[in-house]
Amino acid sequence: MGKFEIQSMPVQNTEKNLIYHHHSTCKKTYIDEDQSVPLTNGTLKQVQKVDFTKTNGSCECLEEEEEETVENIPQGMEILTNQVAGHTISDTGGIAMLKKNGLVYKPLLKKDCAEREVKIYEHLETTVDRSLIEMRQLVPKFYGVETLEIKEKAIDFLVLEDLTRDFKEPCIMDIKIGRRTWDQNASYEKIIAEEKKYHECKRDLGFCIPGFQVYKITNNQLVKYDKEYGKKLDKDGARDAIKIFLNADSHHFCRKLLVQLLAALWQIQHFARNQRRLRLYATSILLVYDARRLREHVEPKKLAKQSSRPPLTRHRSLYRPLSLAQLNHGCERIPTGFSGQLTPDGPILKSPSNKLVNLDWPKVVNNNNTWQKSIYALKRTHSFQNNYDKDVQNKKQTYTFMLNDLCCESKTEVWATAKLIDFAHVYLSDSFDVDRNYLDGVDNLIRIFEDFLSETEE
Ligand SMILES: Nc1ncnc2c1ncn2[C@@H]1O[C@H](COP(=O)(O)OP(=O)(O)OP(=O)(O)O)[C@@H](O)[C@H]1O
Ligand SMILES: O=P(O)(O)O[C@@H]1[C@H](O)[C@H](O)[C@@H](OP(=O)(O)O)[C@H](OP(=O)(O)O)[C@H]1O
Repeated sequence: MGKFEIQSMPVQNTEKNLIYHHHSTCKKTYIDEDQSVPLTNGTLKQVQKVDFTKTNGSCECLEEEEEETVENIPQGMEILTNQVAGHTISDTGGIAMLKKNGLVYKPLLKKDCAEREVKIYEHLETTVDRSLIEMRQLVPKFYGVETLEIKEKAIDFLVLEDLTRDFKEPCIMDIKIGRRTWDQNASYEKIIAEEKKYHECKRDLGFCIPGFQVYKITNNQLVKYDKEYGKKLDKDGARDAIKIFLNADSHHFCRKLLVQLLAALWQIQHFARNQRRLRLYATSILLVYDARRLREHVEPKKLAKQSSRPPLTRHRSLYRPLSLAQLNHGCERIPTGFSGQLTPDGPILKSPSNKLVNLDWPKVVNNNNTWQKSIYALKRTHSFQNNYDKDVQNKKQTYTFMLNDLCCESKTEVWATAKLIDFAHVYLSDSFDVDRNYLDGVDNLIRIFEDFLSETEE
């Protein structure tokens, strides 16, 4: 199913060399840009051309040209081509996730799932429970349910804020949380089916990765990894997949990126440790960041040296229940409140009176010091003499991006975050216990990110 899954994914690719990865063949599927067709009008032209030389001939099941139509997409709407996981058009008989004006539209096709999910979003709006009020900040903004006419049928859609709406090159990873991904009303068949999927990853980490996409900063390629890829991952594989997602397979970890994602994940962890009202089965954390912004922070100069210091070792999460107000406070460029220093006792948060801390690694130049700046520029000119063309090329690219950003309405300072999505199997609980199934997965995910962050320590 994995390889066909790829074939049937909606593809609207404006990038060169879109690549799909799937693990049923354990090979890359390279798709020629010319073969993908714009799909905003609702017509899906399935990708058919595969370069078998690059896949070692392993994609034996890929089909010849085939067309599938997603009919009657309402005026002004587009298929959500950035969907990385979840039900696909082939699962739903042609009804896709859609987007319009910074909003995403998720079709509510299964009655029970739909009722539960809508109920959660509605409940969050009116709740007086402290931890659920906290949860409200951790989910996409909810814009109600809208009925659209698709294939002459009235279909209800959940309308949510598009978490990637401001991103030029959206990198998105769907992480499904929990060892147990079936709810108390699941049939025997459903339990068996769920238990078989993503088995090792769920068993060892308490989460799994049903899909992700990444814009590689090395070559601007969009690479997609589907659920069949995710199903083959064990705990080391999952860690490597996250590295790939962070563009850290080809570059050193970007501290700014990690800090932003961790700031959001720590808030989720705080919520998961405190909430007693919900049983969160099969929900996802959606990690998102803009590769365009990542590029600004991984300049070649800064990649030249890696810390020789061994990473900090520890056995539990570095998170301490510090006040979220503190975590959110501050006037630094990335408003996470993180000071930039990680110690075995936890992340150090800065007090509002502290000076601005540049989270870049290594710290090359103090921007306020003109003299130092000139020295830096001189050194740069000298040391980059042999790389002059590359340097100019990089500068050009930077300026193009800057221009793009200037033309964009608002350049938000936070270009990476994590949010909770997919509440189709969430129930209100009477037991008032911590949801260990959920918290364990969150803790393990955070531990991986904290390990990555400690690798960036000097
Ligand atoms: N608010 C959002 N902003 C941007 N993308 C989103 C948003 N919500 C969902 N998506 C995209 O759609 C995908 C599927 O979403 P979701 O998990 O809610 O669907 P689903 O069909 O219920 O999934 P599943 O089959 O796992 O139950 C996500 O992986 C993500 O790529
Ligand atoms: O990762 P996969 O292989 O896509 O597995 C699917 C995933 O677990 C979905 O969350 C689930 O939808 P629900 O949330 O609706 O249960 C779907 O069940 P389904 O096959 O019953 O639709 C599964 O097939």
